[in-house]
Amino acid sequence: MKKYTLAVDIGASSGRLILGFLENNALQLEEIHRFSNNIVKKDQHFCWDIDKLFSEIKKGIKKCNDLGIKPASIGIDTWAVDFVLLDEHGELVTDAVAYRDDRTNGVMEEVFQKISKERLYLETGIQFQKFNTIYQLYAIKKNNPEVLDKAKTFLMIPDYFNYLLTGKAANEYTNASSTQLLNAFTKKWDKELLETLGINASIFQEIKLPNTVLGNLKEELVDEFGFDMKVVMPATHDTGSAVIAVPELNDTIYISSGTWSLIGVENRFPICITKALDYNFTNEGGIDYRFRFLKNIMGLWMIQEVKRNYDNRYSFAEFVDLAKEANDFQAIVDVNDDRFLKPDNMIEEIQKYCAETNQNMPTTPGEVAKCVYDSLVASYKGAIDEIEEIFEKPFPSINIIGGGCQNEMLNQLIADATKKSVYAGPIEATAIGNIVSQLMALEEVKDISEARRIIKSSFEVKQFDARENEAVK
Ligand SMILES: Nc1ncnc2c1ncn2[C@@H]1O[C@H](COP(=O)(O)OP(=O)(O)OP(=O)(O)O)[C@@H](O)[C@H]1O
Ligand SMILES: C[C@H](O)[C@H](O)[C@@H](O)C(=O)CO
Ligand SMILES: [Mg+2]
Repeated sequence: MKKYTLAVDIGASSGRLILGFLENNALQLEEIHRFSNNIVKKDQHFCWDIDKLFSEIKKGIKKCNDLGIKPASIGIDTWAVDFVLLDEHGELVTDAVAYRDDRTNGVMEEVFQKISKERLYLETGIQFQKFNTIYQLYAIKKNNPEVLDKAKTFLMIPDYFNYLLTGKAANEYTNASSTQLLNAFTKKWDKELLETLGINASIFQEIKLPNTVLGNLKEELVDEFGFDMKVVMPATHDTGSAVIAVPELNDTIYISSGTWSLIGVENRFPICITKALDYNFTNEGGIDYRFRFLKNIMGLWMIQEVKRNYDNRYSFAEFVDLAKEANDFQAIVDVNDDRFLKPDNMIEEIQKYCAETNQNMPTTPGEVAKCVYDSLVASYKGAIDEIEEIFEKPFPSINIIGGGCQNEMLNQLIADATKKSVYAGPIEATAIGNIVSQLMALEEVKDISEARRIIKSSFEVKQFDARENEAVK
């Protein structure tokens, strides 16, 4: 009898519900539901449409029942750092404000007046992104203290969906680590840090490890769906689940390629040394208390915005073809410049940057796309050089996972620039990591080693090697 698990993977640009089951010791996937996700303006802030997202989750669950499939479990993962606050009645006291909102502008620097950047990194090991949860909460404390006064429960986005499904409030470890409020060594909420910031530690919930069964569905949802299932907490930070699904991790660098490009390695301990701080690497929590030593690179968000600026006239695949036709165009932007985090018009922002740096101006869709891809490659190469400097050794290969691994031009450019073997796949790595976490929680798969063996034998990986005489950027 097939035991189905249902992964809900919601990224910053799209969400999907994917059934996973073992058959002949291979992992099979069946996509049940896919939907778009995007930021909406609400009360002068950029927010996620959290009600729409939960309705899409319910729609996908009902599709399973329509197919005669009753999954044994469900697991939800999403992007990091963002959260909601609930009052004493379990009602929302905040919108799900998005990390790209400008409410945290300048807040990181204010926090450094309370605790030094060095001390904060030594304790948490988390990269300095101005939108980290710590700065979002500090902004609320500063601008809307009454909201924090009413708050009784802090839930990150996947935690909130789990609460809606089960009525249980808990914070999952991998996503909690992205807040920059979790101590990298105790793996607990850093109460001393919270006290320093004047944030009430009691709103934070018990930290649950990934592969934990949180509970079953609330009765009214069993009636609504027509069946019950266990609600498992996988690595609820999407990149935490994605890294579980990297087919080969020995001496390989991964790039989780989607809205963001998360480039890094899996490590057994946090690296909080000055060089890691200076290069702004992070030590996000992983499965089995491993660490995701990585850094955020602006990612394919840039081409998503370019696509939107062209009124979605071109598909992602067409942008790749157009970029190939613009092969002679050369201009590089610093993709990690804050100006690209949420510009009004990405194309114009790229053009302004090129003008300011006396470079060729991209004017056609192909030239803009080529500039984005070349600029991402340059940033990847820089990050890889930094990783090899910190680890004092070369990494011979790169494994690209996520939707971006379908961009074969980008894969080839990365191989050319780094002179390393590039392995592309699996595309739905996040959902796969989510599924194997559920299978481990259900004791269908013994441990992460067995999970990775199954993943490696179940999914195709394409190899790209450097072409001779290609310029190393
Ligand atoms: N056929 C394709 N050819 C080239 N690139 C593609 C193709 N399909 C998707 N992509 C790239 O994959 C990206 C989306 O990746 P993915 O679906 O992993 O992101 P996500 O899960 O929605 O977001 P997040 O990174 O927040 O998880 C798109 O922005 C696009 O650039
Ligand atoms: C906002 C975060 O940096 C982002 O979610 C990143 O952690 C990620 O995982 C993107 O999928
Ligand atoms: Mg994703």
